Amino acid sequence: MPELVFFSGTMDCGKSTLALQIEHNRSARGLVGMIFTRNDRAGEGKLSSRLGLVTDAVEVADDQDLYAYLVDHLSQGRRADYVIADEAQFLAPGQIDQLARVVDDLGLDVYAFGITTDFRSKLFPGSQRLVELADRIEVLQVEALCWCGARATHNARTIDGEMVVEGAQVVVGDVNHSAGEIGYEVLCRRHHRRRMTAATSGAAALSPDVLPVSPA
Ligand SMILES: Nc1ncnc2c1ncn2[C@@H]1O[C@H](COP(=O)(O)OP(=O)(O)O)[C@@H](O)[C@H]1O
Ligand SMILES: Cc1cn([C@H]2C[C@H](O)[C@@H](COP(=O)(O)O)O2)c(=O)[nH]c1=O
Repeated sequence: MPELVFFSGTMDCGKSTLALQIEHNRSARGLVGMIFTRNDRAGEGKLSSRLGLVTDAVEVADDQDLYAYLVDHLSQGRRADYVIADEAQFLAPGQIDQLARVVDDLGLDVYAFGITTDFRSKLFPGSQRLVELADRIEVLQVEALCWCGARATHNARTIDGEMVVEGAQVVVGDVNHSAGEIGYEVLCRRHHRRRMTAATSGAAALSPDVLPVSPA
């Protein structure tokens, strides 16, 4: 049975890398993927991983109908055996419904990759719809870590290392960024709630906020 799968996690946990691996393994067996993305850091029409891999992708526009796009593509005699949608948090809820229809009516697997919550720990509308509609939600195995050593579950937006809580929901950026730029840092819930980033905590080894890294 074809599926809509939502691979979710924090920023920097390997979602785009996994998307590229899925694409690589399927293309090695002669399958052809339709790859959608939106607002990738590498630029328009790109799906990129921090490991340095990048591939071309279809840049999704605001009001683009993804189901109609695939029907049109297939009706022209072109192939698509499965679909990858990276940065799926930036898709509109209606576009997630269209991806579900691709699974149900066209019989294609759809693999969507994205962060679930924004810098205020609120669901992105596209991610909310994925949670509502996905056949399966997969949390990535390689966990990103908070500065304290705990599993990172939240995305913080920072300016000069300080966590900010006001601003637009969508601001493209990275965990590696220059001074003065808007950046991001992944944190555990405890430190996201306390607005304690690596910089503001001083990442002090003896701080009571440093958790032991447990093997489990
Ligand atoms: N120099 C490196 N050596 C090994 N692994 C790295 C390196 N740089 C990044 N990574 C891995 O890549 C992951 C980020 O991958 P990426 O696919 O770009 O993440 P996401 O799409 O979830 O933001 C990091 O969590 C880390 O596991
Ligand atoms: C938390 C948060 C993130 N973003 C942006 C920042 C990046 O451009 C992407 C996430 O990309 P990644 O491949 O998962 O690292 O989302 C945003 O616009 N708003 C936010 O609140």
